[in-house]
Amino acid sequence: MDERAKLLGRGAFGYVYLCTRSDTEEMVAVKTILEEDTEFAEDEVRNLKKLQQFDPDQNCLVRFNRYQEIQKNYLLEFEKLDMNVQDFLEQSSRPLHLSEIQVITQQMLVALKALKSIQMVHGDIKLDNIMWRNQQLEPRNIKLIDFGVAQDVCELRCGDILQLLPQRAPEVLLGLPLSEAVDMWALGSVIASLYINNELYSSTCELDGTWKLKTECSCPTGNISTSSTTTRHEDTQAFVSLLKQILEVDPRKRISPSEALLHPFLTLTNFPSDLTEDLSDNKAAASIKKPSSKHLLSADTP
Ligand SMILES: Nc1ncnc2c1ncn2[C@@H]1O[C@H](COP(=O)(O)OP(=O)(O)OP(=O)(O)O)[C@@H](O)[C@H]1O
Repeated sequence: MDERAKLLGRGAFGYVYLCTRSDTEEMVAVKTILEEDTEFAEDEVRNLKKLQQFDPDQNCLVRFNRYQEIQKNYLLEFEKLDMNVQDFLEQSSRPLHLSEIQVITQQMLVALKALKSIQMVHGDIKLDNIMWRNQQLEPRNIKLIDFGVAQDVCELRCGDILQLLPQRAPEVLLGLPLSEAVDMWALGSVIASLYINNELYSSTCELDGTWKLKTECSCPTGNISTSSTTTRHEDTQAFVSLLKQILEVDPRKRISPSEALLHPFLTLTNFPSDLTEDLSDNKAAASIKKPSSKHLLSADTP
């Protein structure tokens, strides 16, 4: 690989570089995983090979081309994507519209449906792992990346620790049996945070945070609001209705990706909230690094 290759991103396990294939001249993203993390690289390759049975574009999954092992260092080649949602929020300094959240939700449900069909758990659904292929030109084309900690459901054991704390499902926290439903919880946490533009909680107590997440999203009227004076439109109500079914504490009752794809929120074409939302007023709430509890709760939250 060219030593001057541009760095596209970095994570706990690897650096991702922009490279040009010598045979096709195609720009690709190459994730390098060094020797000390060989085990993770092997797991990721194993998972990515399983996913090659899917059409990556139809299933909202990053396209994995091939890999190379050089003295226990791994190079994994992917289609080049554009920007992850976390970086977009930081760079654009504006909250996402509900219509944009709808697209992300829909695309990620398609990806989770594919994973569920082969009993695979992603285990690390978060804003950094959701990427646009081309944010400007193809805002509706979104892909799930990073299968480094993905596992088959049958490999999961009670007490396994998966997911970062803000996205961690209650059954993980409680050491209960685990299933693909943990990814649905994580997606719920992600889209809720996009809506309120905050981490849902900043508690250091795991269960306290999960309790807050649940209560904030399950108040009887579904009154998550960005402002106490905001009129709640049908689109907001539909969003909250779906969110409540995703953030169902009991994983056996939690909505599945296929069921969620049929939810009315995903068929909406009009978004009055997008038009009436005063985004400039919301800018204060847009700082995703500075949670503000006033944007989490409505007055009638229990
Ligand atoms: N195909 C791609 N095209 C462009 N950029 C990418 C691509 N894949 C990953 N990236 C960038 O690199 C970052 C890290 O990638 P990835 O999540 O695969 O690494 P990781 O080491 O497994 O990360 P983590 O710390 O989340 O486990 C991503 O958040 C993204 O910004």
